[in-house]
Amino acid sequence: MNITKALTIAGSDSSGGAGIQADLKTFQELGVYGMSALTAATAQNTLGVQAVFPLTPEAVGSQLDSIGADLTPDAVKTGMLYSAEIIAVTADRIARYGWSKLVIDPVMVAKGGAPLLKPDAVHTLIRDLLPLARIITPNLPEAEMLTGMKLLRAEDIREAARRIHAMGPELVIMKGGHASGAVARDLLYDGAAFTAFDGPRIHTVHTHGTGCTYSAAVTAGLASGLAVTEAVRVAKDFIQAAIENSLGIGAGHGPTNHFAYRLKAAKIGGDME
Ligand SMILES: Nc1ncnc2c1ncn2[C@@H]1O[C@H](COP(=O)(O)OP(=O)(O)O)[C@@H](O)[C@H]1O
Ligand SMILES: Cc1ncc(COP(=O)(O)OP(=O)(O)O)c(N)n1
Repeated sequence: MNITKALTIAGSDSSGGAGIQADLKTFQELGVYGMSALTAATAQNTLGVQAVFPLTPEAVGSQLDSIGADLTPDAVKTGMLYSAEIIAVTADRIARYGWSKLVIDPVMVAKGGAPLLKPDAVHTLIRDLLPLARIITPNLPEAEMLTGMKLLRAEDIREAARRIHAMGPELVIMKGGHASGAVARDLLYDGAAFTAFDGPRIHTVHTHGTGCTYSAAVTAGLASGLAVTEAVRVAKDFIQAAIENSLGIGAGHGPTNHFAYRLKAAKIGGDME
């Protein structure tokens, strides 16, 4: 049997909706064997982030060495990396082991406002990690941090995509969750053309972990050998189903529903009733 494997290098979310937990659930739902290297433990729930406990760079490097010595991931994603030192060791190992199908979710701030990346680490992220990326998936505030631009109009978003592309990633996906309007539009830029991926915007507070889940689904698609546009289409369908059928747990911003895509597919296939 040929097992497709994906690795996430990210923080733990104790509430299970974002971070490494969201990534592993998404990999599993899409039929991909999930592996993880932990960068930090967060004490977190649907009300916010109460504490962050970063691991040492040595602990992160050691986990990546264990995976590199034995298991070859078909694709890799990064999420919360927290510090310049963790970014540096992550970039070093990604280059050393030749993990070329790399999706970077440049996690900076949780939706509740808690910092998940130290401000002085943005420069290291741009210098060391972005040149290694196949795909980067910034949300609009992250794209503003990376470019120093204010993204007010559609043309600003396209210009930011061009500038982020010039930092090294082969492809940029500007996620539209933080915009307004009836359509949640994600814009893929390949250095020449833009492709829009649209879905109806759902009016809900239960969007905790949407970016992690979406980038994990893109990573699972790449690991499985899908073409980029097909991987992005699957990821958009996955996150749309996950938001539309959110679980409604917790008193604040609840998690999305990682089962929903599979259940929908099964229902379409006629197996559910
Ligand atoms: N309310 C919503 N309705 C539909 N899609 C959404 C909504 N919020 C986010 N998305 C989608 O979820 C994915 C993650 O986007 P976003 O929320 O911007 O990322 P992040 O969690 O990193 O801030 C994107 O595909 C985006 O279009
Ligand atoms: C441990 C951890 N990693 C990443 C995030 C951010 O998740 P994201 O999907 O970008 O969106 P929100 O959770 O902020 O809605 C996190 N919260 N925790």
